Amino acid sequence: MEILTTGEMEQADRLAIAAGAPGFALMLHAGQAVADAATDLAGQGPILVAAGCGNNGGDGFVAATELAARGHDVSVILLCGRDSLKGDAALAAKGWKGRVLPCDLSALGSPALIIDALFGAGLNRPVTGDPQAMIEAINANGAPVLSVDLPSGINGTTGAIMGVAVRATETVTFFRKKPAHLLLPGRIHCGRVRVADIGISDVVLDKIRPATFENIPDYWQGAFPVPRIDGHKYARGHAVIVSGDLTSTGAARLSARGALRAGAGLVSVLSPDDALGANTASLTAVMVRRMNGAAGFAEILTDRRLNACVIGPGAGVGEETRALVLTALAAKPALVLDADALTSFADLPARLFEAIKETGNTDIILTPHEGEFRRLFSEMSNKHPLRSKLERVRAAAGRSGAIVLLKGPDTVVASPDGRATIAANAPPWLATAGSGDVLSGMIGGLLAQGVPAFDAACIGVWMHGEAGHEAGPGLIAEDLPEVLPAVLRRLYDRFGIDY
Ligand SMILES: NC(=O)C1=CN([C@@H]2O[C@H](COP(=O)(O)OP(=O)(O)OC[C@H]3O[C@@H](n4cnc5c(N)ncnc54)[C@H](OP(=O)(O)O)[C@@H]3O)[C@@H](O)[C@H]2O)[C@@H](O)CC1
Ligand SMILES: [K+]
Repeated sequence: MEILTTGEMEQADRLAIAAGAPGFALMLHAGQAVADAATDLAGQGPILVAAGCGNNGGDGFVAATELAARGHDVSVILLCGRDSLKGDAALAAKGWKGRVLPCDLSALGSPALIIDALFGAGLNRPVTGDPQAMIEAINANGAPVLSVDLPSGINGTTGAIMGVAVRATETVTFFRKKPAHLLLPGRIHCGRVRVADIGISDVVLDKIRPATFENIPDYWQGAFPVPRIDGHKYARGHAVIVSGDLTSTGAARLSARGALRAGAGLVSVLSPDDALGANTASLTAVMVRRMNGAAGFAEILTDRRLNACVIGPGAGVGEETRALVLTALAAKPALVLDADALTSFADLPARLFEAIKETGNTDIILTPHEGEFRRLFSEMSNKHPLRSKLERVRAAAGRSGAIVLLKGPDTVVASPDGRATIAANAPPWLATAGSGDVLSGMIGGLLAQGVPAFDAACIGVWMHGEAGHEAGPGLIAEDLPEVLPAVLRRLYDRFGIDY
């Protein structure tokens, strides 16, 4: 599903109006959708609408009018004088025949539901003064809150809190989600998110050409790899995972198991001499192969059947790992660079990015967490602290020439071609030692099966989040590969694939 910035949403609005849908009709639909959600939340209790001075407030007036017509006890507080309302908002306020209470905090009372219609897409500066006091009072009131379009105080495009923001129980937005419904902290303030149809045709998307999508199976169904009945394990690729030395071999093994469970036909751990014993003693279906430094690695990679490679988990930071990365880049298998492979270039990012661009290989994925991202892309994180995660990751993909996957509760995957996805399905207990190692392996396993890098990254992130739910609280990284069959079975069912 497409995600629209507030600017793109305005464009959708203009295109719909140009195609014959009156602007006020859109507002009427929006207000009705809010009224429907409010009825579900408030039961028969009294409802308070806190309205702002723009069209978000206009939606609030339409909802108030509709709810009163349905027999609810409704009151409205308005941030400004009724006379100062303009356009559709003024029209919507005319339809409201009840009293409008002044912006007085004591007027909030003890309603069964507060409808937050203070600010939506038009929020353009930090919230201070009376609106700030109103938002704080709404949050302190204790009643459930239904936000119209966005929780007031949240920037729709970045998800940032502009000083202070409503904490909603539910948010009703229109036509498509905005980045703030998925990116933190916005998502936390939204509560449940409902997307309402307000009469804008999907045809407008042909003109807007959005490049951001929610990371859900519908988005990548076409790229999802399904083993063929007439296939064999060699047709499903051979992923290789580079192991660290004797002191750190577990990360590569976690990664390897993730690759195997994600469907790679064969998986090998490439092990330095000193770690051969540890690796062979604890692996069965995953093969182990001796690898002596970058020269040995280069020789192994001359076998083109080894078509996907993961470097980073437990690899160690320094010149040796840099050499392994540059060797893999030169050999051009599909490549995941994670953890220490990224940190090894923290002081020399340009060297990594140039090497990536020189290969012409488009199947390269960098999978940093926030700390690794900051080290590798210091110019993107530190000079623009107010840039959204989405914008930062897009800029990083453009700068590096690789797919960049920035992990977190709102993992963003971006491609140098501008496409990006945001995932919202990761449970908090997924943030645990070794979890990222399994993710890099799962993506390596998908790459081995020939899935294009951007899709492999998106599928890996989504399945990793689902595996987190499947394993549940108390999860440790070892659980993740073991619950992948259940996740895959549900996906097969969802896609209607026979098994
Ligand atoms: N697009 C669509 O398809 C549809 C859009 N719809 C609805 O319209 C909403 C967007 O409406 P909008 O553009 O009028 O902006 P909105 O959020 O009401 O805020 C603007 C007002 O807030 C003020 N203001 C801003 N920041 C402030 C601050 N920090 N502190 C104080 N004041 C501040 C600003 O004041 P000004 O900058 O003029 O001083 C202005 O008065 C959208 O979210 C959706 O609900 C639907 O009806 C259906 C179709
Ligand atoms: K709002």
